[in-house]
Amino acid sequence: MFEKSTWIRLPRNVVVGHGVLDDTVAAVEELHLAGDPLVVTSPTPAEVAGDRVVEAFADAGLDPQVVRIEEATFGAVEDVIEVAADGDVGYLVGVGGGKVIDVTKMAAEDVDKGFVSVPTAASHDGIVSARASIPEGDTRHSVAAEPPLAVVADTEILADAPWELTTAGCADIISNFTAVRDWELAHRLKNVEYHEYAGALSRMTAEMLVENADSIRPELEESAWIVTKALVSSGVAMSIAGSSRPASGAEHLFSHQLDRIAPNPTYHGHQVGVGSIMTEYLHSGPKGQWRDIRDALASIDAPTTADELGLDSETVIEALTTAHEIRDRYTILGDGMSEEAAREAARVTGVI
Ligand SMILES: NC(=O)C1=CN([C@@H]2O[C@H](COP(=O)(O)OP(=O)(O)OC[C@H]3O[C@@H](n4cnc5c(N)ncnc54)[C@H](O)[C@@H]3O)[C@@H](O)[C@H]2O)C=CC1
Ligand SMILES: O=C(CO)COP(=O)(O)O
Ligand SMILES: [Zn+2]
Repeated sequence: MFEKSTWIRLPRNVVVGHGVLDDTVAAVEELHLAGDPLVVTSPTPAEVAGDRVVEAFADAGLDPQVVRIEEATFGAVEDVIEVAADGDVGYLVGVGGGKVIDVTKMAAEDVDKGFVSVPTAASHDGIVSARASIPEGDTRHSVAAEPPLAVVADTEILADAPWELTTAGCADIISNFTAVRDWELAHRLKNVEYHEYAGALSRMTAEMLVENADSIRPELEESAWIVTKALVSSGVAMSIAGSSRPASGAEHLFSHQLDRIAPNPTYHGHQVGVGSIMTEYLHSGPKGQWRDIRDALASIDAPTTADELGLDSETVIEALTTAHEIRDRYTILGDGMSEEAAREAARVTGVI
């Protein structure tokens, strides 16, 4: 008897465009949610968008509450849950970067209330996904979280954000090439469940972004539009898969490890991009497609070397040789790289 079942949880309203922040209240009203909003934000995103969103809810006759967070930690999630559990709070609105959005969707899942995603940077593909990524001690959890009921992505605000945030979003998408390779490998070697549609969508999203690289330029609002569409598409791939597998492989483990050990970790997207150059080398060898990944990253101004990430060689080697320990996710790193092999991979690809 056929007994499989699956839930694919996707947003109902995805609103992308110039000035759409002003449509936030309308996008929420259309969902017929009861109660008042809880707006979760952080200092800079509050200035560029959060305060305006709070004001718009108040003008609409609602009584919005606000929680400001600084980091994506379980402590921050608890702080949001405490306020979100209030009976008057009907739904949560995350206004900010990837960390704010992850904390908000995790808190929303916990209190079983709706979540609305208002990104202020096109820097990561968690805008739409039903996953949250939270570090804890030596590990990093990729947990199921409340997917957004609505996404409001104002390209005017996204284009105005520092250019590095947009190139980080591009690199997060380019890393899908190696994430899908790792997923296929884990399927072949460990019988990990693989979803053809999610894998194909994730890869196609990266291909289309690379094809459009010429149109991704600073201060060009169209760039924010192209990148946001790719981030939405990649998030949908994660929702179809019910896991972050389509968008997170060994290159992400490398970045998560850098977040733990590097003296000054930098943007998530930039770190996974450099990781992707090296893990592509591990997949396809010195004559393989790692140059294509490097060139794609370079074409949109994303870092391709340890230097450009502000890292020394030894931190790169340590992250590469210990990345497999961060979570139970089978990738090309297998049960770990030797120091010599890590040095060779980083050297041949020009990362160090
Ligand atoms: N849940 C998921 O599926 C995914 C989660 N992530 C997570 O997202 C996080 C990375 O997201 P990021 O946005 O790179 O980090 P982030 O949330 O730390 O934001 C980076 C910086 O940009 C600032 N910022 C945001 N909007 C701005 C604006 N308009 N103007 C000026 N500054 C602005 C923030 O205040 C912050 O200082 C990581 O924790 C990563 O693990 C990343 C991809 C997918
Ligand atoms: O960053 C992600 C996809 O781009 C997902 O994060 P995890 O690696 O924590 O699942
Ligand atoms: Zn990512």
